[in-house]
Amino acid sequence: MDCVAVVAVPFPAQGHLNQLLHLSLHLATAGLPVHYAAPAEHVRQARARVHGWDDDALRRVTFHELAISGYASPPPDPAADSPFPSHLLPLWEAFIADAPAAVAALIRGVSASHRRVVVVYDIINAFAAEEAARLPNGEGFAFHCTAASSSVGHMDGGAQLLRDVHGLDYVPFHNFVTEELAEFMAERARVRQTVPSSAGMLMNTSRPLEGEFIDFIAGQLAAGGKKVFSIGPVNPMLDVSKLRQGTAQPECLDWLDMQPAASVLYVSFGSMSSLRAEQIEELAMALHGSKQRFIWVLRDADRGNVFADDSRESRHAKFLTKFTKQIEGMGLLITEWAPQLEILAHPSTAAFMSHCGWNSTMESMTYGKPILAWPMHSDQPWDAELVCKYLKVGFLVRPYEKHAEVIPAASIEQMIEKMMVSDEGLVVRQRAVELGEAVRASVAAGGSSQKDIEGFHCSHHKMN
Ligand SMILES: O=c1ccn([C@@H]2O[C@H](COP(=O)(O)OP(=O)(O)O[C@H]3O[C@H](CO)[C@@H](O)[C@H](O)[C@H]3O)[C@@H](O)[C@H]2O)c(=O)[nH]1
Repeated sequence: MDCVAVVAVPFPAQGHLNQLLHLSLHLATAGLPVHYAAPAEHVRQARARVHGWDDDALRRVTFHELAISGYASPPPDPAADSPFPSHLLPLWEAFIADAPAAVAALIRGVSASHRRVVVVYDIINAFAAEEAARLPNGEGFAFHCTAASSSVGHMDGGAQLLRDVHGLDYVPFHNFVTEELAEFMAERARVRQTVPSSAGMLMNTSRPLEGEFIDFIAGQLAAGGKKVFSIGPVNPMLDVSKLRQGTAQPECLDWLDMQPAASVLYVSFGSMSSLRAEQIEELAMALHGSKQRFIWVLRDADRGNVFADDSRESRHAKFLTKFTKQIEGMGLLITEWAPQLEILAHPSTAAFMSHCGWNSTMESMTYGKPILAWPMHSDQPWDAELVCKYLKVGFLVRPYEKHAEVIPAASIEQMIEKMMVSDEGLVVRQRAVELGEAVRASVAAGGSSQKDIEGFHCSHHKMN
């Protein structure tokens, strides 16, 4: 009988699938048997889009396809009143209804052939903690996919720490999603059960970014006998000079190779946001007008099933042709999935205009790139606050409160210039470089995140 096995149960959305896949790959390459379980199309999506790992690492993880009912997978509506991607709810409803039985069967099987089973589940998936708690030889760890500080605000004394001690503008997450989503989280996903049912929490954050907030959460959870491990960034540490040696690389990386050091602005809004047509026009004018080099990833939010047949021409196709002609080598417009990790790790990249999803934020901090923050929904307004006001490695392009307005090209251009050419921008860029060094050191030998991942590992080996 094998000793300890890990079962990872992500939530089906790119920003969540991605983090638990990175963690699974770290644990599997360290020698643990790791199982990763998601609906079939989400297993395929996570594998197809992962960056920074080779096929050999992927072969070490055992993938399981969870059977869930069919669900509607409509395209997003960029003109909707709320910027929250409500078109994903049919998938999430189907997942939360059907995944519990499929996960229960999987972990019972793993439990029968191992001394212990550790279920690491997305913090939204309270059901996985409950299933793990039913095993005679298992336990569940909640995986916290967002900033530690994003959870501090709703803990006892947390809002005071953020507001009174640090002068940060803490507004609960519910203000930045739809009522429908808030109800889904509370009633069907039952996220309030997630920590009480767990043995503790793993957080994708790092002490140089959020040390005091990590301590705050650890203190609160210790009172209930729960352990906290802060193990981020889970994204791999890339050395672009050694990547893809001798192999073909995407065109945008060839282009980056030809640009001067720290001269390119990278622009992307993650996998769950869509810009209105008028906003796309203004952003294009700003990028063109700023005379700065740039890579802009122009995509709409994912559908529930990213492989669903979509025979309609992308609404960005015509724009791609027109704009590419206009910019004549000063920039690149990408409408496909872009190799974001490699772009951020590249020495030609200077800064990131981002919606501040937590993956993008951590990836940018990892590689010492400051952020022009343009939060769209969910935890992103908080991440923008953390980056701009607490860490002081970014400027706010537009506060969430203005989400219904089209931000004119002139205001965007002003912010681009502030970051790319002003003295104030230089200070922020330098601070981001230093923070990046500290973040990378936290996952190197002897670093705080490295010690926590070893602590997590050892706490289970001792149970044999
Ligand atoms: O062309 C692309 C577009 C995105 N990415 C990657 O996709 C991920 C996107 O994740 P994130 O930046 O967190 O944005 P979202 O996709 O919007 O993530 C959702 O999930 C996050 C984690 O819970 C939350 O913080 C966000 O608010 C929520 O919208 C990142 O790893 C990017 O590197 C690419 O590699 N290429």
